[in-house]
Amino acid sequence: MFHYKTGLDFALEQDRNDKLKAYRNQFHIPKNQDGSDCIYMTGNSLGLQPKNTKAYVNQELDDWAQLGVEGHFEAKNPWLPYHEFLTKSMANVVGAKPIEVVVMNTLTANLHFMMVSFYQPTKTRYKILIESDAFPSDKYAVESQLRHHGFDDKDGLVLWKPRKGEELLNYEDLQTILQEQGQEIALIMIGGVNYYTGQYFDLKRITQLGHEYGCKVGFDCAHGAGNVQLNLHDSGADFAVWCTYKYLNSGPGSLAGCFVHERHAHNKNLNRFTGWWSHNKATRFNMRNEFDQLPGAEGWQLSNPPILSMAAIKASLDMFSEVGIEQLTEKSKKLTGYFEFLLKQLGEDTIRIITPENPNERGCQLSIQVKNADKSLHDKLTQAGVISDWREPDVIRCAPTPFYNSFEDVYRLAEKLKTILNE
Ligand SMILES: Cc1ncc(COP(=O)(O)O)c(C=O)c1O
Ligand SMILES: Nc1ccccc1C(=O)C[C@H](N)C(=O)O
Repeated sequence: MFHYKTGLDFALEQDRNDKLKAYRNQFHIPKNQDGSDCIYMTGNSLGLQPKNTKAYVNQELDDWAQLGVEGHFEAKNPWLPYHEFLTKSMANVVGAKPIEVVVMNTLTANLHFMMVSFYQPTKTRYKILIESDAFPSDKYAVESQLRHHGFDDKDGLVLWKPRKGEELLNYEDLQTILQEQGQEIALIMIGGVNYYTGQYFDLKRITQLGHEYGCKVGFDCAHGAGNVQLNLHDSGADFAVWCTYKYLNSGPGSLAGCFVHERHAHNKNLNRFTGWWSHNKATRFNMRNEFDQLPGAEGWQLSNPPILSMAAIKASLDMFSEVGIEQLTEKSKKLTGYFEFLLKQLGEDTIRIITPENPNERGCQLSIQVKNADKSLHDKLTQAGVISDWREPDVIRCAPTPFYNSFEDVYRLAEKLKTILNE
């Protein structure tokens, strides 16, 4: 447990002692009109740009300008194997083995490709279980998979719901659903960290439960990657997908990550969609071969990837490799705990935090409900230089990220909230 204090001095002292303090200056922080830094609390939506990114992208633009097609082989970072330059550091970020990880496509696309392999319904086992407040894209994706296989999406979708009057999900309720319908559920697909409440699920527990009932288990880790220690390999999950534009700071709409557990690495019987990038690298360019599938997560690639986007991912992952997810989450727990402490000072009747209190059951995001508030509260915060996120009906999400947010940011945010609430 940390001992927090009120007052700006405490925040400034924490910043001075912060081992990661130098990193804030390695990001572009959006500015207010008067030139001061905004209080940026939306790393859970779009992470900030590392100052290095431009040089990484320019390297590829320059090589393309000078080399044309030869850049595939002759560029400083040859384009043909470019995705391989990302694999090890991405695997470290999500706690996986390199053979289990690949960067490809975009998030919802990867979710569909994973379901092509891991959602293999039969007449009797065809349902998909998701959390009731799943991110809409995930819900739409699984509904369309149900329809694609000829099932009714209302009958086929099983929702894990919070209890009446609660927001967070309870594992006993998941167990009850599985006891009742486990034999009918083909796939469990959960957001590893829920986008709305910020609840970080116990991936291993869910996977073990699901596997006990014969279900496949996958996670959307969009809000987990770069935010919490996911330990995907140890979780035993069949697959996971995530994006790189949130906590992985790789730019709007950048390419996504994909994890396939090692035990599936050499399984050539799994149904999948393929393209030339799923084919053996050694003979890919012979062009007329029989299909020879690459082992591991790489074998799920289809196309040659956009190098410019990958360059931005490399810029960011190089920073993650330097710092390590362990140090980041250590600071994160302290920073978010401090934020929680300051919010509680504002009065627990006025402000309710719906995110779990246990630091092991959340990442950096706190989802806050303010009594009788509507969107005007969020608008006032915006006017005061705070970039946060409003989610209907009444939740403000704030994500102080350890790479670039300071204790002072959190202090100033709480002060601004106090001022607005007292108006
Ligand atoms: C949990 C989750 N799933 C899906 C998406 C959408 O992903 P994309 O538009 O990158 O496919 C997001 C964020 O945009 C998300 O947070
Ligand atoms: N990619 C975006 C494009 C436009 C607006 C928002 C997004 C988000 O990523 C939202 C994010 N999934 C969230 O949980 O807030």
